[in-house]
Amino acid sequence: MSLSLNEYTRYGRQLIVSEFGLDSQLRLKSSRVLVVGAGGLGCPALQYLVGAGIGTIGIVDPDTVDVSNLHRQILHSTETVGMLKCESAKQQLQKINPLVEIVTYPTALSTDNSFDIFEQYDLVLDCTDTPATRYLINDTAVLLGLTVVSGSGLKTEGQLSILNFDNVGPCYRCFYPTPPPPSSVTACSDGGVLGPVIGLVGVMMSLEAIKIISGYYHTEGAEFQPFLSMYNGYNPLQSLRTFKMRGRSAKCRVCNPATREITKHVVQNELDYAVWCGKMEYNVLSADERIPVERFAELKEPFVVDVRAKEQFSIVHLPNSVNIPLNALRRLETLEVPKSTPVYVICRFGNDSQLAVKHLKKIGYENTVDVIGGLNQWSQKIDPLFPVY
Ligand SMILES: Nc1ncnc2c1ncn2[C@@H]1O[C@H](COP(=O)(O)OP(=O)(O)OP(=O)(O)O)[C@@H](O)[C@H]1O
Repeated sequence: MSLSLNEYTRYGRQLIVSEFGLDSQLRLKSSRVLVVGAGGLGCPALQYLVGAGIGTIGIVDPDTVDVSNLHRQILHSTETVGMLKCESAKQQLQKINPLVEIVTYPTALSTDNSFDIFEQYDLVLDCTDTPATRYLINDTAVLLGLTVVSGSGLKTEGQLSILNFDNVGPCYRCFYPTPPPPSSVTACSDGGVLGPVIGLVGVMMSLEAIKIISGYYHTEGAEFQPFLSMYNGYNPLQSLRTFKMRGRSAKCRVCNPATREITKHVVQNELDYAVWCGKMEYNVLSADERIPVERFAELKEPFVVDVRAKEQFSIVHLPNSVNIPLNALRRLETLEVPKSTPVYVICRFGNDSQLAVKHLKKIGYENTVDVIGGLNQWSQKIDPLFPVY
């Protein structure tokens, strides 16, 4: 394989970097990289991978662009709101570098398709945001011998690591053999995230991908060591701390052949990752413990407990509502009103409010109901000017 004159010009500034050079560029050109998730991590990672001249890039994402994505998902734009993210990303990426072949998969990665898709690539970037997908990506990649560059971010912090490096490094299950409790997992849509923070992690992921593909970790003095980098952008010193991690777990259920229980057959036929990672216990109330938003709107001065985070409450809330975030509420033995008071619990989508009702009933507030669909329904059916956070 060689480079065309156009490619020499296009990649000239990186070709002359002594640590990189022509050989690395040719390796990028002949490589196939899969990016799962074209969101906050995937967009910046894709932008730099395409700019750098990866031969073929696959993008998996079933989602469409939402206006609330645009502060961080930099390949999408106001004009592409509503479009499939992988198509919106492809459109922008081809403008950056038409020499890269881009293959899109507008579908959720699942146990039905993960092997068929992964088999066509040399390296995977995990740019998704749920534990269930992280385990699926890990298991599929390990069983196919693929390295995974893994990133995550929330609020002002981000993390980066490389999993199953060269099929000998530790995998996600070596570090996290069991998933975290669902109640401890916060999504960007709940906890928020600063665009540049997640963007930085995505950019770092693209650099790691370039280092892996170009063979950097096989050069003398640069032998791969498992690591976890933790970035915190919101402190005076912009800290990036990198910890060396231990190697493969002797008990790993997927990457250690001696203790392997998870095979391709198990992934495809026996595992339900969403169930294993624990769906939240929603839909836990009976019909008489819930109230439709239209009936709630007719009440005169109800006592309303809003269980969203205080940051969300401080942006916008219903008049007369008091804020007790769900985690704080779950520690309470009583409210500052008599136990006979009718209590109406509201949240953003009507999920956390159900868990709050369960707790309030347990501590003696029998007349407690949740507002079905929460503030989202309030905005859709009662007050269209009410923004939902
Ligand atoms: N199983 C999956 N297969 C493919 N893509 C996935 C899968 N799970 C998540 N994703 C994608 O990963 C991306 C993660 O992006 P990001 O964390 O920035 O959040 P988001 O889902 O776009 O937005 P928000 O959390 O604000 O609603 C999303 O585009 C999402 O659709």
